[in-house]
Amino acid sequence: MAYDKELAAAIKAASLAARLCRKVQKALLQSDVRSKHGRNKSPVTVADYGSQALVSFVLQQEFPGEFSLVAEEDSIDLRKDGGGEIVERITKLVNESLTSDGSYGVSLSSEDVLKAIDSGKSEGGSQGRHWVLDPIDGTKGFVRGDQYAVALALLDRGNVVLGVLACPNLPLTSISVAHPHSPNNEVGCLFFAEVGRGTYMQLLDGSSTVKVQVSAVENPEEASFFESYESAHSMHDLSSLIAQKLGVKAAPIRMDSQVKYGALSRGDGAIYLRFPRNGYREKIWDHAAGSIVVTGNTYLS
Ligand SMILES: Nc1ncnc2c1ncn2[C@@H]1O[C@H](COP(=O)(O)O)[C@@H](OP(=O)(O)O)[C@H]1O
Ligand SMILES: [Mg+2]
Ligand SMILES: [Mg+2]
Ligand SMILES: [Mg+2]
Repeated sequence: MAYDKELAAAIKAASLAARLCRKVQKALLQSDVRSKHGRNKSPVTVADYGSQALVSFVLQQEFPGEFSLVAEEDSIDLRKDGGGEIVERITKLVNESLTSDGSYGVSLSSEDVLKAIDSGKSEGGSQGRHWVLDPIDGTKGFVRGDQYAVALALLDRGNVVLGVLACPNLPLTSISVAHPHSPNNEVGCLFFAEVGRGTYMQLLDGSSTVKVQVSAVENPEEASFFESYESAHSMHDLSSLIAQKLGVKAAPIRMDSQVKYGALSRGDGAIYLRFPRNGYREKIWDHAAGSIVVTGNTYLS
């Protein structure tokens, strides 16, 4: 189909990035967490930067010459005084990931890594093709040791045509309301969807691919719903009011990041409610990959 090469590259890039994130989350040090510049400070870690550098590098290797990437992070804070040590840590992480993969046979300098991060500055738009990346969606969840996703999508003439969601902490089997983090459940899933081809889930190592389906539940009384873990991102009181009016009986399942879209795509729940607070403007990287993962089966014959 039309985007096979792009899909394969996106899965490769997101899987590599997810491995880097896993490693960092395991060894998370408080000093790896920085506050972003600007008024609305949000956390950012070496893994957000490392993931963005890796995905950007892999995509540029696979598609030299025709590259546009709209991504969340930039190198402004890293280039400030005192950023050198953290850049070195990111560079080391990126090179370790590239070495473990073995495909490219290169070692990046710190400047290469900063440039790779900054190649995500495209404005996107409704013409041509643009990659859309959230290198770690749910950084607050990542720092807490909870859910997060590497979210990568491709826009073609303004439409999302493929999406990959790597979810390193999502259990392979359904998250139920009663056991959202069942300790015996193996974790680490990757969802992918290509327009016209449906949505699939596999393990992070690329094995055990299965087609997934959204929930068939139509009666709100039998439905459960997802919302942000963070009440600053979505008004919990409003969603519970709406859920109540819809007749939903189940308690909300609160999870960080686009992992919610992955869980929805395989029918773990039936509804996702999100009510950002006044004045917040949603970013395309927070929804592009997740949206096609959920709707991937919609137009199949
Ligand atoms: N005030 C706010 N309202 C809504 N979303 C917000 C927000 N502040 C941050 N976010 C976004 O919410 C994303 C996480 O989604 P969720 O709420 O589903 O866990 C964050 O992605 P990052 O973690 O990539 O920055 C961030 O972009
Ligand atoms: Mg962020
Ligand atoms: Mg995000
Ligand atoms: Mg992010």
